[in-house]
Amino acid sequence: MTVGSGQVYVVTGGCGFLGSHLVRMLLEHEKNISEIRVFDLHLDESLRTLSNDRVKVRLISGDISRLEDVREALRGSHLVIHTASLVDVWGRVPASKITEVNVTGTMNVLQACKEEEVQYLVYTSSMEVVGPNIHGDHFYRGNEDTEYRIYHKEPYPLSKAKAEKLVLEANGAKIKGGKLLYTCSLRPTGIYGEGHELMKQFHRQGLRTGRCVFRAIPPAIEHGRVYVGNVAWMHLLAARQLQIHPSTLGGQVYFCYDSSPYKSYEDFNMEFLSACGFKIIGSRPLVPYFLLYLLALLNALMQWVLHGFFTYAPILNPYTLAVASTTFTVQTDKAEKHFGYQPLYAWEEAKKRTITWVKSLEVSRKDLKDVGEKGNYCCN
Ligand SMILES: NC(=O)C1=CN([C@@H]2O[C@H](COP(=O)(O)OP(=O)(O)OC[C@H]3O[C@@H](n4cnc5c(N)ncnc54)[C@H](O)[C@@H]3O)[C@@H](O)[C@H]2O)C=CC1
Ligand SMILES: CC(C)[C@@H](O)CC[C@@H](C)[C@H]1CC[C@H]2[C@@H]3[C@H](O)CC4=CC(=O)CC[C@]4(C)[C@H]3CC[C@]12C
Repeated sequence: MTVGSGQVYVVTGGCGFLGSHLVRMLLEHEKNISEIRVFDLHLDESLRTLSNDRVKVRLISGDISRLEDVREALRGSHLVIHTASLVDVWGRVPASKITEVNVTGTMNVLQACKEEEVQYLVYTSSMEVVGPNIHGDHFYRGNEDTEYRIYHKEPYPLSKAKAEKLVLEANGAKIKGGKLLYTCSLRPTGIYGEGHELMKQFHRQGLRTGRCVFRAIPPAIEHGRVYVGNVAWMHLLAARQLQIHPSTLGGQVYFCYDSSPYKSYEDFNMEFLSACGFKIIGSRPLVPYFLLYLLALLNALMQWVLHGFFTYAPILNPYTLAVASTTFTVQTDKAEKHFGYQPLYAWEEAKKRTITWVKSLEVSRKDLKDVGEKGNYCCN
């Protein structure tokens, strides 16, 4: 549907880390829209103030796992960018809830597209639909066609893989009014940037250890990372080109990455944390892998014992250790060839923006005094 001179886009999960950057990206760079519907379970009222005289930002509170909520949000819209998801590999929420949101929620979006005559859907998938698997099979500079032993047992990657399959299978389906539905799926690697909750956790944790990060993963293990602004940019381009060349993009998957350096997860985080005086201790892991794995197992046991009394969900568990310990990097030009994707932000700009944000955590932390910070650096 076109409102006035522009189209109506729906961004599910639009108040999230990626979603909020995506809303801002659409406002700044997409001239063909007149309304952005931000559909989310947890609304961020600050997004409402982003409306301008050309584009209205409309916040819609709803649950993706309720078909009626989704149908109402999509009614009269032109295109959906579906980023809403429970992103949990720490056991914070039950597996059933992850499935309900990530799989049933995606089924509802597809159903609503068909019933509300929405022809275009861009799905935010994940590198996790491919790997890394828990067998330690490295995926080194792989692309969308690279053979890989995909093995999912954890709720999150399983749900993303199931959802992506549903999205791709729906491409070309007849929708109400006799039109066809066109879908594509973007697979970001580990997203970083302003507002990344996990980075906030690493920062908080580091303050408690005197700004020291104790190396746990061999530096040679590389993990693909991508700046949130480039993920948003790729979604905008895919949404635009899916409408112009549906037969090219329809039913396709695209890895989403940029020129961020290939590094171990810890070394990559230090690109930002070191700007706040953090130091990584050890040129190689300080403890042998088997001890780390025992600690991860202990965390999993503690989570099981405390289940029902307290949600114990530390960063380190057998799954996150396996993922962090297995190289997963991508190198592909499929998105460039199909829809002209080139990162909007170079690495230096992405780094600068992220450092500025991490530094703001220092200023805004009300409990800085609680951790006895005041210049208490372990490695002076
Ligand atoms: N964070 C990362 O490193 C990566 C994330 N992704 C994908 O990117 C997308 C966005 O992820 P993030 O921004 O990191 O997560 P996020 O948790 O910041 O954002 C997800 C949004 O979905 C909303 N949501 C959750 N349950 C909902 C429900 N039942 N109904 C409506 N809205 C609901 C949340 O309120 C939140 O605003 C997800 O689909 C995720 O799988 C893919 C690759 C990497
Ligand atoms: C404690 C140390 C071993 C530390 O290095 C652990 C890091 C670990 C928490 C992260 C390492 C790799 C991350 C995942 C990866 O970026 C792929 C992802 C894709 C998504 O769609 C969601 C997030 C994640 C699963 C991401 C989660 C955090 C890591 C496991």
